Amino acid sequence: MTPVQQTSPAVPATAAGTPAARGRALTKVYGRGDTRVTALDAVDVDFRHGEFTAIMGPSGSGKSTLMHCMAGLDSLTSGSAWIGDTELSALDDRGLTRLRRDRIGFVFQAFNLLPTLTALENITLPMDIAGRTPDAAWLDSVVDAVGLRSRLGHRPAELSGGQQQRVACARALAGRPQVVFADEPTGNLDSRSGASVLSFLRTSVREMGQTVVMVTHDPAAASYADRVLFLADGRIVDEMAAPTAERVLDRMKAFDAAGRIVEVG
Ligand SMILES: Nc1ncnc2c1ncn2[C@@H]1O[C@H](COP(=O)(O)OP(=O)(O)OP(=O)(O)O)[C@@H](O)[C@H]1O
Repeated sequence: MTPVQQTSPAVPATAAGTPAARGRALTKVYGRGDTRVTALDAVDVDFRHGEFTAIMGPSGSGKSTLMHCMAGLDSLTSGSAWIGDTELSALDDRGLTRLRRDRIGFVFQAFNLLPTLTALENITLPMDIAGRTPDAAWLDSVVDAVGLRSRLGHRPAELSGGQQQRVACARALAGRPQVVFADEPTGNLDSRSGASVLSFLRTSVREMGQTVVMVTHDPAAASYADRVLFLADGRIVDEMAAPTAERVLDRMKAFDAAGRIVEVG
């Protein structure tokens, strides 16, 4: 992967001190009566600028719900979520659409590229829709960091899965969003392609000042992050700084098959 040239970080000067995103008493209840599920149970969370956070936990622990509520893709039952200093519940549908388009980058497990567009056209599509002109120097450093300079004219079908996901990552970063939310970005990739996508996400944080929040089931993927938050039963039950795959795996073993916390040792 080509080293990136130093570019001014994505953190706006006025935002120093304010987390890139934060949630307070985040609560999400699905269904009612017998089918009632508390997917998020009064979660408080901060995502600091220039930090790479992985969210882990057993199936059904609330990882996707947390990400969707923080990214304005799903509404909360109660509590508040902010992107920078914008509270999501204060926005109407149009405001939310604009916030997602202009201030958040998304990377999903299924790469979600448009098949008829080239890699470069896919990368700049959100900005084209928004009528924004890409910052040429920034776009250049994103394309170099993602290692796709020679593939920019190719359509998704002419790219490997790993290359397609790197296009999706470049698309997420091209507009210099305040936060990138990645939901299982390596779920469809072999380990080598996954490693190149994760290296890129880490580079975007370390060298480009981006803020990345990633849901993953994979301890090796989580080890690329600066910290790991562990969810169980809709609550954050633990946090690990400077994770290694081994320590994350050990921590995950402390959840029983039903996803609840068990004593280890
Ligand atoms: N639309 C929905 N309607 C009803 N219940 C839902 C809905 N979405 C999620 N849930 C429930 O909320 C809980 C949390 O789900 P969520 O998808 O956030 O978990 P997760 O940790 O992302 O799981 P996984 O690792 O399996 O993707 C689960 O019990 C799930 O069944």
